[in-house]
Amino acid sequence: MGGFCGNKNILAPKKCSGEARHRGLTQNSAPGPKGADIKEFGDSESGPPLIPMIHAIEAGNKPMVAAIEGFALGGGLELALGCHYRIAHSKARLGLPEVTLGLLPAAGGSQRLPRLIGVPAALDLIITGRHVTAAEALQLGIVDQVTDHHTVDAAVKFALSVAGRPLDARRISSYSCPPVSGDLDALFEEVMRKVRRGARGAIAPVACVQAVRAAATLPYARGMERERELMATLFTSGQARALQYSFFAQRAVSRWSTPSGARWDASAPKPVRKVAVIGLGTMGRGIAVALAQAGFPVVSVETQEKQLTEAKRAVSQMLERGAKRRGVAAPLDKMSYSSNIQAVADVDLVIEAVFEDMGLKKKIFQQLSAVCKPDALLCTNTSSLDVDQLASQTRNPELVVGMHFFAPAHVMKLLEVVYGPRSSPQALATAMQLGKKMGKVSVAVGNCPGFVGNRMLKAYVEQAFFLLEEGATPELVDSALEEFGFSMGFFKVSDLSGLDVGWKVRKEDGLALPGVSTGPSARIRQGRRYSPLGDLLCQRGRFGQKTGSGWYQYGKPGGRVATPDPWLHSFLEEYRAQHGLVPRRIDPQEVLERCLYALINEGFRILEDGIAAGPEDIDCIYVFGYGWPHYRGGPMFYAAMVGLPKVLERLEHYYRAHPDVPDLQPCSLLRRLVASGSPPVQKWKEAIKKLHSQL
Ligand SMILES: CC/C=C\C=C\CC(=O)SCCNC(=O)CCNC(=O)[C@H](O)C(C)(C)COP(=O)(O)OP(=O)(O)OC[C@H]1O[C@@H](n2cnc3c(N)ncnc32)[C@H](O)[C@@H]1OP(=O)(O)O
Repeated sequence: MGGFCGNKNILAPKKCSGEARHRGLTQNSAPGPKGADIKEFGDSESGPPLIPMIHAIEAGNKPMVAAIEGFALGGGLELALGCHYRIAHSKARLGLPEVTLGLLPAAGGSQRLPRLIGVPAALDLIITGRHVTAAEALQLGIVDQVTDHHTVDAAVKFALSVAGRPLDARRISSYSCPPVSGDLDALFEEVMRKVRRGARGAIAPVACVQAVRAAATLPYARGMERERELMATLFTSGQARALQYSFFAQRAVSRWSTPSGARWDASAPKPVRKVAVIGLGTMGRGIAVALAQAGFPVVSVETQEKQLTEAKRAVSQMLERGAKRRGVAAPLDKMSYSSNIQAVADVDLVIEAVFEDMGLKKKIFQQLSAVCKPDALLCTNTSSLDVDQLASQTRNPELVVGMHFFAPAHVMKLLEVVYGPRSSPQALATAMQLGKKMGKVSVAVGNCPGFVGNRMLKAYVEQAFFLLEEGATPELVDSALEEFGFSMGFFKVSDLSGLDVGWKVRKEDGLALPGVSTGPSARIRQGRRYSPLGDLLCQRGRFGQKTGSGWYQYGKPGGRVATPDPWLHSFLEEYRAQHGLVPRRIDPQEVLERCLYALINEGFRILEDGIAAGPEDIDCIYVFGYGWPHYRGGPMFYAAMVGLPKVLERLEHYYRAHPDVPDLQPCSLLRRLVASGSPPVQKWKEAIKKLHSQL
């Protein structure tokens, strides 16, 4: 963004520099077009004061015209709002995304935008942080003109044309907010209720509403004071640090590397023009929709005619709904269907999404290897099965990778791209790029049971079961996790996805055994403590919401409202008595520490094994795939915030109390990081490399 005044003096766009800490609100550096340099938010160095500069621009006697090209985000837009006029190129994007970084627009943005475009529209932009196109900005009244030509030339021309006109009516800080239809207090109460519900503990959206309320109810100068006070609380909270870490973590994971030395910048992806999806169950449908929405022609293969007919209808509906939401045409023409696997002969990449059955998947990979072009990439959407075994069924195992989508696949942002020892760097690069084009946060992970996300989850789930055995209820465990920021606790999620899913896996793994026995060995499987509670519920037909009961009761099959179940409480009491378990009072802190530290400990093992390249990879997986609260950065960031010595100490404590639970035994990488002075999370990758080289 550049600014021009009527006498052609240029207000040069400044390179981002300087501090953006709270006290920097009156001492901020000038932001670049993408807003403030997020990396500098923690620095102590100070730069040119932004707020006084914006005030000086606005108070000036010469018309100041902002020429907006590319992005005008955050401080960039706030600067433009200080100008008397704004002209945007038609391809420009504008927004106040501070909330996504745990902040609010604190260089007057929360005070000027509502005065300019009205409270409801400003609330929408400030609370969501969404970017708008130049056309929408014009419609909202944020910009005065949109041009398809050279924006700077247009701004100069415009400035000359308005030179000499009075500017009082162009100074936004002197405006009152346009009146709202209806009661202002009622509007803010309603918005605040919605925001608190959706924010689930995030403080920035709430502060954004409070700041806009100040704009609507206070004179400008007092509104600015309120903006500054609110920003001070945000800046000193850990949430802003977590969200800013997450911003860079998302970008870091796209620069993938593998232990064998393959790297993103040395591996060119293959062109992908057409894709096939095999299997049109829930996952296959979502994947096909996400591909078509990303503009890829997709051939979907489903051998069961009835399923195929149903899937065609469902996929079309999903595409139409999505298109309506986004205001675009439904990409129905991208989809074709077949019941014959021969239909994939001309595609560049296949995503197999049939049932989690190794025998079936192996057969399909043999068929694909025979039918597809020799250089076609063959991907499996398995969530747990061994990608190498599938690769070994094909002519070109180097062209096989896992693409683990999360349900619903057209909605969830996460994609784990699983490489095996034989996957070529090019295959990995191609799947990573495809994921990016589908709008996913794609994370490259090594092949091991459960990959990264589900491998860590196992340790967390196990603790949740053990806590029930020791005296907790599903309600106690869930409320501790929900209080932490998860949208649903483990037991509610389990009821939603179906208890039978995990039961099937445990049966295949030889863990869930028929019949119940008592005595000390009843709860030991494969040499370690095991809780059969989930299996016992399944044996009674309690699969969760779909059967009307699971860890909670739902009134009827398909019911959605979880209520505590007295039957379950008596069942737990009987179970404990049968197994000689004396229930004790468990507090929410223990629930969090046991569930989360066990999961984090497994995260350290994953880093130690080189299955994930760095803590950022694990954190993105948990934030974008497993509902970890975004404002807590992810499990590894959280561990660093809690302090590695404390995590280690608590794990040691719980392992002493439960020596039959290996997941609670602190991992050697955690010990070594603590011994090396607990470096900040951004330095772990380096530290791990160094520790590995010392072995
Ligand atoms: C001095 C304080 C005064 C006022 C305070 C104002 C508050 C703010 O301004 S807060 C910042 C508001 N701005 C943003 O939130 C924008 C963040 N950036 C983005 O959303 C995107 O980068 C994008 C602008 C939409 C462009 O997206 P894309 O084209 O996909 O590029 P990226 O890969 O995201 O980015 C390229 C490269 O730039 C780095 N980067 C982008 N924005 C910033 C930023 N604001 N600060 C620091 N670095 C930024 C990004 O990390 C990438 O770098 P890599 O090294 O390649 O990772």
